[in-house]
Amino acid sequence: MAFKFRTGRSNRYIWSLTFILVNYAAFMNGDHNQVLYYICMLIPVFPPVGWIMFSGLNFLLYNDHMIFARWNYIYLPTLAPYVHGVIFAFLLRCLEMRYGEAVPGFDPIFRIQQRGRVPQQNKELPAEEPPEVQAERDRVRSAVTSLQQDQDLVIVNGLRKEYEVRTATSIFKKKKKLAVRNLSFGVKKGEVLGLLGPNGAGKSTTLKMISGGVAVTAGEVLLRGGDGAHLCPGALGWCPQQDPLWPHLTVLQHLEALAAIRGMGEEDAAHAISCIGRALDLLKHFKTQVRSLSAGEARKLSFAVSILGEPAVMLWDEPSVSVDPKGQRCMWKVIQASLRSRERAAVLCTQSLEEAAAMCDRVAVLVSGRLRYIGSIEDLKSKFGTSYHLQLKMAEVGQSDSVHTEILKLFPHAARQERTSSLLTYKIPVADALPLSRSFSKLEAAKRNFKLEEYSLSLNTLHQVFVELTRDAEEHDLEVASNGAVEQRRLHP
Ligand SMILES: Nc1ncnc2c1ncn2[C@@H]1O[C@H](COP(=O)(O)OP(=O)(O)OP(=O)(O)O)[C@@H](O)[C@H]1O
Repeated sequence: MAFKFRTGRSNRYIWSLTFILVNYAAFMNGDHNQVLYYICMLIPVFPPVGWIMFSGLNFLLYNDHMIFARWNYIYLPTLAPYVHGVIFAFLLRCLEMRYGEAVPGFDPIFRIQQRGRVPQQNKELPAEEPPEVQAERDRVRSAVTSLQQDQDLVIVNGLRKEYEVRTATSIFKKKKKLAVRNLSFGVKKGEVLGLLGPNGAGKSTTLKMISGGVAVTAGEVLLRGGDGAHLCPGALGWCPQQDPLWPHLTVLQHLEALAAIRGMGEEDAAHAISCIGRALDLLKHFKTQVRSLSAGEARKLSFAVSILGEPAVMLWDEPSVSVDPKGQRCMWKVIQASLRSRERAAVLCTQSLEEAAAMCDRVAVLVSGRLRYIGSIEDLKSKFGTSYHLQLKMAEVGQSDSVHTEILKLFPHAARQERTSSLLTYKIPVADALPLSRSFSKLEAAKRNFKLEEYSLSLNTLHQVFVELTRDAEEHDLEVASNGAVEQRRLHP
């Protein structure tokens, strides 16, 4: 029931009540209808209810011989729950695998723990990497081997994560899914490292492995406090993608509980809670239960919980999603304030380039589980943003081939990036586009000759740089479609 009616909670109770009433009715009629009686034996509640009713009402009426003659009323209901136990444990496991919910390995009742695996060294040889990614890998390797990690509070060395996923055809067949390949980076003291990348790039998986929530397949994560001591994952400030909140506790109860867990004194906790509440505009919600908060308010609370008690390392997985622009600015101020002490470090996973540009000292761009860039935003722009972006909107459908030939005549090194029936997009190297006055007069002439609706020529924005950088390897290799709606070509900085 819970699997089918996961959103409407009240439905489950209505269905359960209906289930019990049907059982009761079936039991009352089962005495007269043997087939119905045996079918009802398959229903979990039926045998115990029947047994209780039978024993309560009828035991006194029958002698030993008669009880034995009515064995199906005694022995069958007694044995049935054991058989049900086996059948339904199997069924539950199948459903959990099918719907992706918690399996008994993490079940709070059965407490069957997965066998701990000792993570291995990552044996995969790094693929050809950009120089800055290679330099970071070398820096991390030398920091680990020389045991001089004074600079970095977080060290991720050759991290790899494989998930086992069931195939669609069978719940027993498993295949491996590589979420993170061979990741190496360090987060320095006083630094906010931004983790950027398209959906499914492996950002959350990386943060989960750093936090200890997900076991690593290979590689290692080293964490240190500002004082140089080894840091246990419990001492991290962690704001995961899904709000880790209790629906029936109020905002204040959350903050007080977390302050107590972090071992803060009463006065310190009260002071810190009121400061955070004020900074994130949460004071007015202190008495509100989490289930009554809006998505953005709950997100702010998750973020507040992650910074309470001044943890040395903070991990934030898209903390400002659903938060309004004013709330985002408040969050950014809090991030800046928390990193004022140079003894702390943070990893901020975000989809917002504006947020990354405002908050991060360096950014790491992940694509398909691999690091494609690590460094400052300024370097990223100067490395990949030194070209012009030309967009042409055609008035008539079907003239794209002739316009394309003309553009290649005007800008011989132009690389076509996108083509739809009415839109053409090019990347043009600076050398081809300068002087701009000449480029604009050429484009004006093309506009007249081909009756273009409009065109624009601009420097690559950070957004375009990011789109280009994160274009998947498979996309790069898309064949030039002769009549396809979209066409993309590999571009080089
Ligand atoms: N528990 C899981 N079991 C199987 N595959 C998983 C699991 N969690 C993540 N994945 C897969 O691993 C890959 C990386 O997922 P991850 O959540 O780390 O991506 P992400 O970069 O955080 O994406 P997003 O920006 O959408 O949050 C995805 O292809 C995802 O389908």
